[in-house]
Amino acid sequence: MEKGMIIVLNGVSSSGKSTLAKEITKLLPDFFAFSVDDYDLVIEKMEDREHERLIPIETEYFYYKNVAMFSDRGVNLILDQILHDPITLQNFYETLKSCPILLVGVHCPVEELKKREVLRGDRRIGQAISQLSFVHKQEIYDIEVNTYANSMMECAKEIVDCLKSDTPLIGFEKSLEQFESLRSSIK
Ligand SMILES: Nc1ncnc2c1ncn2[C@@H]1O[C@H](COP(=O)(O)OP(=O)(O)OP(=O)(O)O)[C@@H](O)[C@H]1O
Repeated sequence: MEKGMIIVLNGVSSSGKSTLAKEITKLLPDFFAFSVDDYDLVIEKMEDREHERLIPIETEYFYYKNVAMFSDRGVNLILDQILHDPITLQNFYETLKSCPILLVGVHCPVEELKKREVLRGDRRIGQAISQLSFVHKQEIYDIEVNTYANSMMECAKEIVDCLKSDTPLIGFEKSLEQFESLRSSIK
């Protein structure tokens, strides 16, 4: 069976990933949006966070295993997530190594991130800016979009055009090589 394609939207909080994922499904109805935030709601229900009764394994570990399971059965996904620390990166690369991936960088200017954060009211103020110190620093993308300069539909079209073009998808492989060489230089 052919593996399902995975479109990975990587960007800081409020950059517009969830909104963009929904927009892409309008153009690609055989793709399903699978957000790490939604997956974390399942984990949250299992835990008792108030009393710190927690599953002692990071959520992303289980999330990427689930993603690989969908892809193995031919289901196409759009991931809305943040590659925000070395452990997440390790889980991401190790688990999805054998899946077809389109790696997308989702960008938004700092001033707009600040505005969106205030308007939505459900994120810590300053969260997006603090994530910028790590996010996008080590990835090599197949395509990058700007959700401020362009409308969501324009961004979605750019991504779909890239997916449908003959250009080989090398973002994940190149990013993985970079990640591994960084890791071996630290050891
Ligand atoms: N192009 C846009 N212009 C203005 N506001 C936008 C735009 N895209 C998204 N927003 C708003 O910004 C907020 C964050 O959008 P969204 O949830 O898509 O971001 P996200 O990157 O998935 O964030 P998080 O990682 O925190 O879940 C929402 O309130 C959304 O309505």
